[in-house]
Amino acid sequence: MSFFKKLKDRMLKSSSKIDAGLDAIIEEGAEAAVEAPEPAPQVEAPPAPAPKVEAPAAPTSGPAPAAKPGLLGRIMGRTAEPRRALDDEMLESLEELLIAADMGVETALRVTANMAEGRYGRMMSASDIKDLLATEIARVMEPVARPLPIYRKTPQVVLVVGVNGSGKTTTIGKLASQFKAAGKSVVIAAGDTFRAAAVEQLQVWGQRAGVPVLTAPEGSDPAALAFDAMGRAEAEGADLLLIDTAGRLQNRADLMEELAKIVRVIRKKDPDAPHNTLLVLDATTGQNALNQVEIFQKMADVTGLVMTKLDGTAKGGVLVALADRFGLPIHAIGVGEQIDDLQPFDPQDFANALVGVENS
Ligand SMILES: Nc1nc2c(ncn2[C@@H]2O[C@H](COP(=O)(O)OP(=O)(O)OP(=O)(O)O)[C@@H](O)[C@H]2O)c(=O)[nH]1
Repeated sequence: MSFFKKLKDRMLKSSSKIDAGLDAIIEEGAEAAVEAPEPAPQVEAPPAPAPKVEAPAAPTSGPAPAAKPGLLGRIMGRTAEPRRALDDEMLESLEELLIAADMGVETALRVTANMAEGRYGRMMSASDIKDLLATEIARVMEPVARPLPIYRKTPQVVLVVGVNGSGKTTTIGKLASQFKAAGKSVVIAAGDTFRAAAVEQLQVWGQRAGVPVLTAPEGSDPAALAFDAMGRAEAEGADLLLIDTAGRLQNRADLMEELAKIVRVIRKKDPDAPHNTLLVLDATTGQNALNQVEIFQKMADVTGLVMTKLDGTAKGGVLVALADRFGLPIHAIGVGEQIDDLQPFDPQDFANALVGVENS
């Protein structure tokens, strides 16, 4: 199965919400009879004038409802789709739909304003609007779609932060497996020393990937473990050291101190470390993900994001808000619990999956 297909299937809750919402917006406002589409400019201008189609014979059993394309209309494609003008009322409905899809007010306003630019008053079908929305979302996401950079200097230290349950452990496991499969040598440090379950889970991933997982006794100092892990990674000539950390936001001062201490000690071995600080966010938390970015940016020098659990949530729109508000690179997205369910972030695929548009 192609990744787009998988992404689209998995993001069904997000896409069906926006998809159905857009259909409803057009249907509510559509007035024109479908058999005689007006020659208004299209979103994408066709290369040549469309061939003229003979109007079908009028049905004898009364008029068809104006907003529903007839059978022939459906066979003939888009020209028979109901349309409505892109006016203030429609823009307002679009804003509401995007806000409901967790895009946030600011981003929803920006996206709809961009959609209207140069198109205000045009007649739009649901397909036109979906294509346009996907294009505008992809435009917002394009600058942030950047894979985790891999540096020549080794070991490259990647500190992984995020609240408990966001998917840090799983993401580290997936990254380790994928890097190992790509021929890189990897060491993992199980830095959440307070959560035995997290350590065990990392050990399982480590075994699966054939990657050593360094652990420390429960409750011991994560900074000491990180220091040892640095030593081990250097001694083994490892390419990457992935450090898991605790995510207890309940005691923010302690967590901040813990993270700062980890950074201090690994800098004794490499003043440039950590080379990346990945913040792992859970898509199902919706708008709360924005608060988490703010909080973790204060605690650590976040260099990039991984958004997990995009499968099975209707809150995928939050990723657009994140890109718009913070501009932090989105390195990967998680769409399931298996190794290959962590994928590079592709803005157009994501936008299409979010809106419910097929990839062309
Ligand atoms: N559906 C889905 N589940 C995921 C994804 N990523 C992680 N999970 C699940 O989310 C749960 C929490 O993931 P963890 O990796 O344990 O999260 P954590 O941030 O390490 O949390 P702690 O172990 O509590 O510190 C687990 O059941 C994972 O299997 C994803 O992309 N999709």
